[in-house]
Amino acid sequence: MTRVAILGGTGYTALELIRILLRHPDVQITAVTSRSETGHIGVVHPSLLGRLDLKLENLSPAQLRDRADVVFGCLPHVASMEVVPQLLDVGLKVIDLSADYRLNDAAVYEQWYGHAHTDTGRLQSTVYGLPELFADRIPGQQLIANPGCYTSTSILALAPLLAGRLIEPIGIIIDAKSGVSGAGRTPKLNTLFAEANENFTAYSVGNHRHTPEIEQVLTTASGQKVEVIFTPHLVPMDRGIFATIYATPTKVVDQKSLLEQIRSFYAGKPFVRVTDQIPTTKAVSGTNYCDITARVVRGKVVVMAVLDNLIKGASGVAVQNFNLVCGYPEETALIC
Ligand SMILES: NC(=O)C1=CN([C@@H]2O[C@H](COP(=O)(O)OP(=O)(O)OC[C@H]3O[C@@H](n4cnc5c(N)ncnc54)[C@H](OP(=O)(O)O)[C@@H]3O)[C@@H](O)[C@H]2O)C=CC1
Ligand SMILES: CC(=O)N[C@@H](CCC(=O)OP(=O)(O)O)C(=O)O
Repeated sequence: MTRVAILGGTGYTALELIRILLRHPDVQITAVTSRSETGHIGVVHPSLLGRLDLKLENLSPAQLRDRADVVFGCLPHVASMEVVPQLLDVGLKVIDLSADYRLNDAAVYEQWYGHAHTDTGRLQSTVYGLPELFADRIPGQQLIANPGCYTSTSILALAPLLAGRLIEPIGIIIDAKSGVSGAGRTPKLNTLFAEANENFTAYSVGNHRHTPEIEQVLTTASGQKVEVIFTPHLVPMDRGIFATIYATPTKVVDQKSLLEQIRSFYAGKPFVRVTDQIPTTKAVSGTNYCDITARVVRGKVVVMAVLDNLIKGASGVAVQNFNLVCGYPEETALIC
């Protein structure tokens, strides 16, 4: 049995993690932290009533070490890198859901996040936790950088075609849309009901912080410099991401050869489904699946991918990483 603590327990990703981990036969959730709440977890998250008998607590790294073996960090970026080094120093394993350890260059982090990184020594060595690409590097790691939600959608869609040299690595256009839970539970102006409901808009055009993350991982995975234009949109749905991606083929391709390449790339990977039909966010809602398809339109390649931002885009892949780190079967607790 592995004892697990969750930081940022009042948030959305923490709630989804708890739901998944309650199904895990080898996990005991021993602590859930919060700075703002001290009540029973079932008061903050009523869906957990009768399912987890814990109070939210504000615990120090030493207290967490006494209670847990592995910590899931569900904190915002910047806040995360303030606590992760202390957790590692006391010997805990950490799956960090924030963006703080995903980029391997401190200058790039500062440029896109507007904040100097305070734990630069770990950036080069931390493994990026996208198991479909890096499963062999994850087992036994002490710290895993869990990927972003738009990034997983985009990377999973593009990696097979770049690996097969079927598309040009420069000038890829990623048009992505996210449900509102992607912005977290912490209140913000653009996620108020009257702002988000019946509304649809792009944001962070040309400067969204997932741009360097997508480029870094695809460049590493494909061995060629990748450049993307990434434009996110907020859609009035609770959850789900749909990415429509446009790329220039390197040679004449058809739909059949694109789908064959994506299918063979993900052979044996349990959480990527390559579909003939156009994917939908509803088909993956509440699941750890990423569904992908591709088309050729007027000589361009169009790839479409969907996932649930809170599951495959955050807490589901975090449990996939946890399973690999701890030596449990990768799918444990994730098929439902
Ligand atoms: N939502 C999503 O779809 C995805 C989120 N992520 C990432 O996962 C992490 C958690 O996201 P999510 O659960 O959505 O966020 P939420 O806003 O829902 O929850 C974050 C929690 O962190 C705590 N917190 C907030 N600020 C601080 C701070 N300065 N110091 C310490 N604790 C703080 C809060 O709890 P309290 O006030 O009780 O302490 C809050 O409930 C973020 O880094 C996010 O970017 C990654 C992929 C997808
Ligand atoms: C809809 C929405 O606001 N989405 C978030 C991305 C969520 C995510 O993956 O954030 P991290 O990279 O911090 O983990 C955003 O655009 O900032």
